[in-house]
Amino acid sequence: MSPAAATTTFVAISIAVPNPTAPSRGRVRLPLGGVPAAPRRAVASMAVSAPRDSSVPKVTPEEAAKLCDRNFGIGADGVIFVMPGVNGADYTMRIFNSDGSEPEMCGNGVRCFARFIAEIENLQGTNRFTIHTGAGKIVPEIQSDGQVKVDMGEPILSGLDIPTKLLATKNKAVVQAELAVEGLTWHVTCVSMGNPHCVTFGANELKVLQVDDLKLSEIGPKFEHHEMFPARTNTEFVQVLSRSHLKMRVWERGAGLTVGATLACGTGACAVVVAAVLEGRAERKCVVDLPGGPLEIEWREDDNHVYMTGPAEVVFYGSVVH
Ligand SMILES: N[C@H](CCC[C@H](N)C(=O)O)C(=O)O
Repeated sequence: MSPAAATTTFVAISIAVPNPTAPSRGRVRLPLGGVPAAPRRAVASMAVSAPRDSSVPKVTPEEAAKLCDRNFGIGADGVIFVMPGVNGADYTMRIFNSDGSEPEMCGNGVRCFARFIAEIENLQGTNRFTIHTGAGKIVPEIQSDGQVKVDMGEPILSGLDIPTKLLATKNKAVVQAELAVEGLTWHVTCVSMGNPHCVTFGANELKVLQVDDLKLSEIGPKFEHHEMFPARTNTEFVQVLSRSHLKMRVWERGAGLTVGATLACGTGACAVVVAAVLEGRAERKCVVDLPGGPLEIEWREDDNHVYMTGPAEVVFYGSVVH
């Protein structure tokens, strides 16, 4: 390692992983040059970087993409940066997707962020943090049972702010609009949780989705890069199991082409419940099943905020030479 090389400590934290194994303790050193990766246990994971004194990310988007590589890196859906707070917040969060793009927000990631702060920073007793993000102030709180509950703020429904070029269909929102993809006319409801989401429960020619039958790697990119989404989009495909139980799969913006379909998407699960309520398919409080595990989502009527509750487990500690 050249004397000028820097070392950044990373912690891989996994989300929505049932029965996580005990974290690998000890330090793993991964030159970014692409050597066989360290043993990984995370299934759907976010690497979280330190130290917290830097007001800019510690690695470039290109280096973050290498870190996300499941063969020659740590293996993650994204890299999250813990930085000093601004605008009165305790901390600032930034994230790079596995393709190096920078989204406004990450729901699963903010649970990992809270776990990182609570455990690595050893903040005894502090379990609620205000975090400045591209989606505004987000507030995670670690519950007594270890689950992380996050106030994800208000959903954004105006097409211009999502953004989408699809026209409003219901009270200035884009609800069950028609979108032609791969020869089918899909019905889509668009929601932003700071980042754009296109939620569909089916198409004219596919009234009830069986989400496990979908070939996401084929259809996902067609939605992600559709001309109706100038900033691309995350896309959620949803099955209604009951009025309080939904099942979804997601093709994530900025992740699909590098890691394939991710196993969980926190902002996506929030967008799904908002869309289901707008379409009259579900109550405001639902369990959302994702391949990586369930999340509890509530879109509260009194403050119009969406609340997400789910797990976040530390799976290993490491440092990266770059
Ligand atoms: N791919 C997303 C960012 C990560 C969101 C997802 N991992 C979550 O848990 O919310 C985007 O580009 O908007």
